[in-house]
Amino acid sequence: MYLFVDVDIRPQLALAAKGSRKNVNEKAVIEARSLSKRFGGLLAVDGYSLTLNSGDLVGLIGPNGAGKTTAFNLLTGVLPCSSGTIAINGRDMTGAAPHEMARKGIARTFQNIRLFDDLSVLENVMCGGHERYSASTFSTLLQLPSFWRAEDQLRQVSEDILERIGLGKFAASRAGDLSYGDQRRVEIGRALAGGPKALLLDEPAAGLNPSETTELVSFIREINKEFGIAVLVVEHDMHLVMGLCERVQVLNRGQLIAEGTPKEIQKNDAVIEAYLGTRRKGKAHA
Ligand SMILES: Nc1ncnc2c1ncn2[C@@H]1O[C@H](COP(=O)(O)OP(=O)(O)OP(=O)(O)O)[C@@H](O)[C@H]1O
Repeated sequence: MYLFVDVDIRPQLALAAKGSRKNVNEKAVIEARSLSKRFGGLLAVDGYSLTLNSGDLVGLIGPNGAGKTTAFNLLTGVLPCSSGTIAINGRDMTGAAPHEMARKGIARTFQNIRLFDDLSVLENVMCGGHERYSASTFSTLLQLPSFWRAEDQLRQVSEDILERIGLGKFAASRAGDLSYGDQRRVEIGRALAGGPKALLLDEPAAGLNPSETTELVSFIREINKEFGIAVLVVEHDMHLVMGLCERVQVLNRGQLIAEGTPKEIQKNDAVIEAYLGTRRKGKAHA
């Protein structure tokens, strides 16, 4: 009988126990254990685990098709896992939807920048904080004082974020008029407005030129240190990850083949083999 149960509904069943603190690491912002994802006959992610503590700066790399995006989507609730568990701050969130993960403090950015081009930079950042600074539906509909108080608070927080990320001068500018690099910062600023505990960045350097990429590296490092937010970066650009992250995970064919400091990863045989095939000469690159 059990054999006929679709593998993807088990996390939904596990939701019944959502909120339970049994057997979970309460220190970790994200504690993912043995996550797997099956697409038909393909095991795209096979037993992936991650412990992301407050203040961590972790990179997830791997060759094409290794399962990075799938793992990222499992962590953010975009895809349900076929097996495994995910806890956020000690609470079991296995099977939770993206908005529930966001409510628990998991913010993400997308490979393709998704800003509202015709809104101002400030309005875009404010969009990220509406869940956090919102009045009741009743107050909002009637535009009661509590609605305006929440709106003012959100505006102040968003202005403060823009100052702290060096974009204060663009607050009133149309978002679509900014350079690609600055738009990427606005996107991260918008994620910060939700007051996240962890920020998951999906290929943040995609589409950036080398100087924008260099600036982005310093920017992510500042966000991590200044806001004390745990950061996970999924990235094709291995040089970016090696220069930015304190800890690096490497996926290959869905499996975690290595985890360690950039130095350890660079000389790891399994990693070199995964990137270069059987040849072990030269430098690994994404
Ligand atoms: N929705 C899907 N349905 C079927 N197969 C999928 C689906 N999404 C991903 N895959 C497959 O799962 C495997 C892992 O894909 P994934 O996109 O996670 O890898 P990746 O490491 O992010 O790759 P890349 O670096 O090329 O973006 C690939 O073989 C891919 O074809």
